[in-house]
Amino acid sequence: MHKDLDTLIITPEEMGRIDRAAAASGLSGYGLMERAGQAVAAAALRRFPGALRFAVLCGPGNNGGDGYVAARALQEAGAAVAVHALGDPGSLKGDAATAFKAFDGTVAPLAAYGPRPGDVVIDALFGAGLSRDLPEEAVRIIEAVRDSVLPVLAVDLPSGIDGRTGAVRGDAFAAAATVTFMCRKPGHLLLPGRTLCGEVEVFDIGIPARILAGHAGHMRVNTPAVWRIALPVETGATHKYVRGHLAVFSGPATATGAARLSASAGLRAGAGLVTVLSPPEALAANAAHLTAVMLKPVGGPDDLAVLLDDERLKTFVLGPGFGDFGKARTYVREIAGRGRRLVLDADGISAFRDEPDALFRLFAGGEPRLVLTPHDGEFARLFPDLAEDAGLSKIERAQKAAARSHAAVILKGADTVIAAPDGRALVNANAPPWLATAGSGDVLAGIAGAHLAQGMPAFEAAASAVWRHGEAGRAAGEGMTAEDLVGALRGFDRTG
Ligand SMILES: NC(=O)C1=CN([C@@H]2O[C@H](COP(=O)(O)OP(=O)(O)OC[C@H]3O[C@@H](n4cnc5c(N)ncnc54)[C@H](O)[C@@H]3O)[C@@H](O)[C@H]2O)[C@H](O)CC1
Ligand SMILES: [K+]
Repeated sequence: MHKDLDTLIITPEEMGRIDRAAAASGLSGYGLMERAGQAVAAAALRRFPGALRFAVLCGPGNNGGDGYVAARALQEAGAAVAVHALGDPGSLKGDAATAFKAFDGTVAPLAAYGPRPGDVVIDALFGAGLSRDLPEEAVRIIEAVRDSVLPVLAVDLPSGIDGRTGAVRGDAFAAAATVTFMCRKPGHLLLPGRTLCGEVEVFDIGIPARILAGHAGHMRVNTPAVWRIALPVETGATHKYVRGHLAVFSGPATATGAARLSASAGLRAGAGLVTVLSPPEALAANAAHLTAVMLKPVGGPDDLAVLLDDERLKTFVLGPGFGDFGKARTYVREIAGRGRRLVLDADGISAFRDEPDALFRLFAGGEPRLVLTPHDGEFARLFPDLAEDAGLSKIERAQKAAARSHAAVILKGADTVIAAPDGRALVNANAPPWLATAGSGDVLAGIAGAHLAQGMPAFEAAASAVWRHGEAGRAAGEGMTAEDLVGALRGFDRTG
């Protein structure tokens, strides 16, 4: 697979344009379908050598066409095959009709399929073309297959998954594996689609990279290849101030741990210096637990103003355990007004729930200086209309939010999306489930702060933070705590 295509994510709509462009360039559409179906058959034989029978369920469009090609290839390989069609296969059009005619065997109605032990189901009902909830007939078969616990190999996408959003339309197969073509679609990466796809195989059916790239948007899987070029340069002469000074605001005496987690993550992630800015009454609590991280009292906006006279202090994290919404807004105004960079997390985000536009105005224009790290609940506070719009995918929600706020937005979850104001978006895929633990978000905010402090652009700082956070989670292993996560943070892999 072409290296650049590995990380590209293509929407079904873009894929349609790519198909048309491929046809216009003289590429045979049926040739693509033939290779797609052959790849499915090969995957079926490789993955399920013990199958007694392959039940190939074919839909009314080109996904069904892939199914007929696969059925023919499986039959030619000597496997037992039962083909069932949704609708009248005689009314298939174009390449799918060609594929159906080339299949030399009986085709029974979908409703006549009765799951048998030893069956492997090849789901070629709907793929990228799914445009509404599944018909009742398909839902009944999905239920029957689920009840009989048969393995499913999905063609392109498990039927019922919306390729653009990852949402379930009515019901969906839960596949053991999915064979898709050229590039992953959002539905392979966004929840719940991701978990229903099983293992995803991406097969190159021969659409030239230049056609794909010409019609693709700016969505990718979050990997180092995307942001490696923006990593801070390591030189022998690197000085601690060159590696940046990060300041993290602490909450009150009863809630100081979150800021310390952010601060220690920031130091570990590469900031040259990290200072916790603490309310005076919380100094003792913070001092008792800090060593390499420095500590300074900040009681109010006047203290902060004095601190900001030090030009080297360019980057802040505000939000973890912060508590005081009024003070949060005041500090954010001061930081923005003095041209500094900010990771706004947790309470820092909630502080602007009544006036999100005021926050966006503070950071409008110029090189993005703000990283927002909301989970879904916090996202709804800043972007209530986007959160409510059920028609948007998580990627689209994050893209619109980033454009509106002029911030790099990290929309957290098991399928974290990172978006830039210019439309670039990444879906993260390296986070283990146990990363969702108390304090995990504080650690992420600290890593993002460290990257900003080292001069990385906001989007790349955010994306690489999410990735390193995921890697640390994997290294720390199941049962880890947020402290373990900090300890498991590793340096950047600059190779490859
Ligand atoms: N370049 C590629 O990746 C290639 C992909 N191939 C395969 O083609 C399908 C997409 O085919 P398409 O005909 O566009 O869509 P579907 O087969 O998924 O849908 C068929 C058909 O059904 C109608 N429809 C949509 N939703 C419903 C519904 N809920 N109920 C009833 N009917 C519905 C809709 O109007 C469509 O016309 C892709 O997934 C690949 O598997 C090519 O084979 C090779 C090139
Ligand atoms: K399918």
